[in-house]
Amino acid sequence: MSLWSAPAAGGPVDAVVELPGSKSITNRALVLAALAEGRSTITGALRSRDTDLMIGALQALGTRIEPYGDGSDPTALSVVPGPLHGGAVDCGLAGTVMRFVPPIAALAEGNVSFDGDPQARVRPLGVVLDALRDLGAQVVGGALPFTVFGSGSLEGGIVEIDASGSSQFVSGLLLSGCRFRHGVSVRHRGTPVPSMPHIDMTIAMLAAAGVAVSTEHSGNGVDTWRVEPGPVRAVDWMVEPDLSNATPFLAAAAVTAGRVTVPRWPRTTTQAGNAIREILAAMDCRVTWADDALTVEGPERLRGIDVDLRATGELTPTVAALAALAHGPSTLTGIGHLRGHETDRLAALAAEITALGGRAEELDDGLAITPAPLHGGTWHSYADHRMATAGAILGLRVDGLQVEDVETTGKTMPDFPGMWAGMLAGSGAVS
Ligand SMILES: O=C(O)C1=C[C@@H](OP(=O)(O)O)[C@@H](O)[C@H](O)C1
Ligand SMILES: C=C(OP(=O)(O)O)C(=O)O
Repeated sequence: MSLWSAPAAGGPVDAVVELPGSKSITNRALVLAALAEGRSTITGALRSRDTDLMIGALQALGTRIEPYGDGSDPTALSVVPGPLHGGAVDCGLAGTVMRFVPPIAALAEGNVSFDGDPQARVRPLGVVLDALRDLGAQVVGGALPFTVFGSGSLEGGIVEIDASGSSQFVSGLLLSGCRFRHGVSVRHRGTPVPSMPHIDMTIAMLAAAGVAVSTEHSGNGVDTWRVEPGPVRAVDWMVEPDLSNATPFLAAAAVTAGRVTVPRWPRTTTQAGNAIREILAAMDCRVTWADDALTVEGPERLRGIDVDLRATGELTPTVAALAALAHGPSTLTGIGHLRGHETDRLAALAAEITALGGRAEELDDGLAITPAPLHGGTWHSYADHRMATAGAILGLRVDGLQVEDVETTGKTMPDFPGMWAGMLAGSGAVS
């Protein structure tokens, strides 16, 4: 396994960092384009492992996806839907592929087999497959690998699920729901659904494609989303920069009393990563938004934070790294579902911070982190892109930290080590 010497910041980081497109927006745009009435285009698409897996999955089912324009820009895509047929889908470790594509497979004519990375086989998926069975699909298996025996159409209707394990269970059913014969009503019963902004993103993108979703939140643990049957409009999608992937770079400013600017930060967005603004401000960073760019300036002493990350769990590895370098303890809660992410992120963060001499304790639904002097060592990534970027943040302040398998960042970023080096160039970094 490769080891990457995480560069230490010799002084305050001062940089402008351009981020590639959002994974969540790109993969929703691809799905909606594959289900649409005609050709869509996607501009600013993320090209990374997760999005290339989505492209591969949709191509395997009959969608034509190719470069748009003169072909020189891999982030400009043309998507032409075709009749959906059987095929083989590699999900890799992508939650969006394993949860969003099975409902499409149920609409295909033919058998669609799914598999993925070894770690993907233990990610929660049964809820989606059971829901599809309840809606009339024939599915064999309860986790990866499994097969959907598509018959060309799906009855749809009302389905009750427990989506407390992942918002993607809901998003996946809603994205394809209008193509089911009776549409779909997804009723969640259980503890609160995590990552609600991601469901808002699904609803907003469906609306942009002419598909209305009505919602009902009863307040007693029951939420219902309804999509009527009907067509998906073709759209020219413009993808925002990935705000969750921006967070390690903004954290670099926070932990070095530096300054990092991210251009093209949207004024309004459904991306969960937007929450980093409030989190960093609460940790005493100066956060300003001007001329479409977000700038974070780090304080001399970063303040610890007590924060509920249920809606924005994706940010946990970044926030945990910040907390380990702060002054004063932090508690991160509402994130029990992170045990089903790329790895068990609560266990992984607690183990790795502790191994460097820090104090991090797993809670039922989160982490308690008390800053302590950290020493160098190997930071294990567990095939988790956000574990690797959390290690890079710590490495800015901890000499001799080596991140194992930094290549895993390719899940959602094409060249994280290059971008990190670019940020540090001119900031006195030493590796
Ligand atoms: O729909 C999406 O694009 C995502 C939803 C969230 O999943 P969970 O609800 O499983 O946390 C998020 O963490 C993931 O990175 C992307
Ligand atoms: C949880 C994540 O990914 P996935 O889409 O694979 O669930 C993530 O990117 O933090």
